[in-house]
Amino acid sequence: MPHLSGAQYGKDNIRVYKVHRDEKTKVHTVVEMTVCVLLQGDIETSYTEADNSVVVATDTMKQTVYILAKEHPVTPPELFGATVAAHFTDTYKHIHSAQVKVKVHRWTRINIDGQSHPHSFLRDGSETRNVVATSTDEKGIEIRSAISGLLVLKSTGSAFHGFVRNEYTALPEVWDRILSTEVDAGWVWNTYKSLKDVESAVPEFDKTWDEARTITLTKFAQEESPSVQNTMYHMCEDILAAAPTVQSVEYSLPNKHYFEIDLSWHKGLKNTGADAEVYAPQSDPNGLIQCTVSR
Ligand SMILES: O=c1[nH]c(=O)c2[nH]c(=O)[nH]c2[nH]1
Repeated sequence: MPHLSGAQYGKDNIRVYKVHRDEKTKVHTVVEMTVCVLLQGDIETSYTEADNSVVVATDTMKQTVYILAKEHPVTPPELFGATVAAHFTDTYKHIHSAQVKVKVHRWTRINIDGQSHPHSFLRDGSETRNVVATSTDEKGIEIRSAISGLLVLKSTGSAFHGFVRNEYTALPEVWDRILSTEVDAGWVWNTYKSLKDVESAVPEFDKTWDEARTITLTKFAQEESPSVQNTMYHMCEDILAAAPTVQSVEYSLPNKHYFEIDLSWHKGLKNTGADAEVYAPQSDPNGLIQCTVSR
């Protein structure tokens, strides 16, 4: 007998922009985010018997996100995600789990002649700050925060040698290479019992995001990296040390390769090893190195 062994539904790609206008200073602060809401619960009959009486329309989810954005703070995203998730499990008895993903896009204040402009912003990169808040009847509110799409490169200070060598190995060992990656770093907070607990933790969210970003950039830039694996492990250790209420840290780092180009066929041009200056950036395939470090 076929049976429904899993079901969730919701609204994805809800785009929201909110402005705060300071009446006194005339300074505007803006937030732009993309939200996804996914619900689970006693919704089987909507699939199996066309029973729409259990369906909270996905359009209602979108309207709810707009209304909650109007009535509540949208920053930090951990608080807004938890507010939306708790709304769905609290409001609808038959909804037992609500997962809310919030992706915050960068709008950085424009500087004109050394002065922060009061109402003009620029998109300085495709990096986003991401949060997944999940409210469940039994567990409370689980939150994962993340940095995503932070593209970095170092032109030296990275090596890779001592790896397995056999008849399948073509890669030469290197003591000096280019290292580039697009950082995806996530950290999972100890579970909160209620929205009140999330509200009490609010000061930690921006602070930890800031620290995680600084740790990532500092370790990346300053460490003599023996491998992506070892460098990302050190980043995880530092974030766990900086944020006592974080239970685990995860990194997912693509290794964006830059290949040397042998140009010796052209008039004996030297462009390899210590003479390498012109490289060919590779779009694919790429290494993909991941880890989770728990307390
Ligand atoms: O830091 C690295 N880790 C690897 O596992 C690996 N594999 C590879 O081909 N290059 C690299 N670099």
